[in-house]
Amino acid sequence: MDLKTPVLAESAPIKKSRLSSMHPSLLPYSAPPQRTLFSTGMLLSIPRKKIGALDDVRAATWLDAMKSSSPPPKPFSYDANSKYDSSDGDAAYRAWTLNYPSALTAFDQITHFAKGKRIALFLDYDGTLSPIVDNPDLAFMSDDMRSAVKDVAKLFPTAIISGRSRDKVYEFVGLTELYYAGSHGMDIMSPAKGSDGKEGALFQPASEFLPMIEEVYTSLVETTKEIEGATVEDNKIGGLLHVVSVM
Ligand SMILES: O=P(O)(O)OC[C@H]1O[C@H](O[C@H]2O[C@H](CO)[C@@H](O)[C@H](O)[C@H]2O)[C@H](O)[C@@H](O)[C@@H]1O
Repeated sequence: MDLKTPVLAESAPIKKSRLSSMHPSLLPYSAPPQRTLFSTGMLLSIPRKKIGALDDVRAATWLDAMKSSSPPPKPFSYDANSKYDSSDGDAAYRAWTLNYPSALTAFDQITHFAKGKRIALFLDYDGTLSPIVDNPDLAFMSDDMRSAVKDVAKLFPTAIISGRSRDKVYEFVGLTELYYAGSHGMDIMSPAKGSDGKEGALFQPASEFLPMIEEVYTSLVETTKEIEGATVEDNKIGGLLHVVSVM
């Protein structure tokens, strides 16, 4: 695959009832029995080096940092008669918001902390810049929102981070002056340089895994064809991560 080709995302829905019969290589990660991340057979063996790379990620406090800066899962009860008590989740969420207040309720506090600091703005796309809609292909942002993002990007470096493919987010937003991080940060592009709109610099930390991803993806497409109602869009890294995490 050409590294200039965007690394693509989107999830492929898979019926849970079908999961038990899926190839082990497509099931959620668990400690590898031997020296492989995925089991042998249909797909491929991953040498110890790759497992080491994942261990490095865990050991390097990235995951802890990401977890601590993300809101705690908030339990929801959909059943009015349920005995489930969500107060623990509410308390955890309230405690978390003390460290990570909403800009809407703590604007003065945030401007105070921001004094003398360089500021960058990181935005989500779905549900933040666009409304949540049933069809992900129709999650358009409004012209007003586009104009607001354009204005703020004149003041601060501004990035959009998404689980979607970088291409898809760019297609929706269309502003060349932003950073775009698609596929959960695996495919990052800096703002286009110059007035010709030439593509900005790319940072694709997973590029060394592309041959392996390509191979797994091909198998994924084949497997998904057998699953009722499932579709695989033109995606690679994000699609793979989504399917693994959905299961
Ligand atoms: O990483 P994010 O930018 O937060 O992306 C999360 C997912 O966003 C999209 O799905 C969500 O928005 C859709 C359109 O409104 C909605 O139909 C879906 O229910 C939401 O989950 C996108 O389609 C996913 O690939 C992203 O993972």
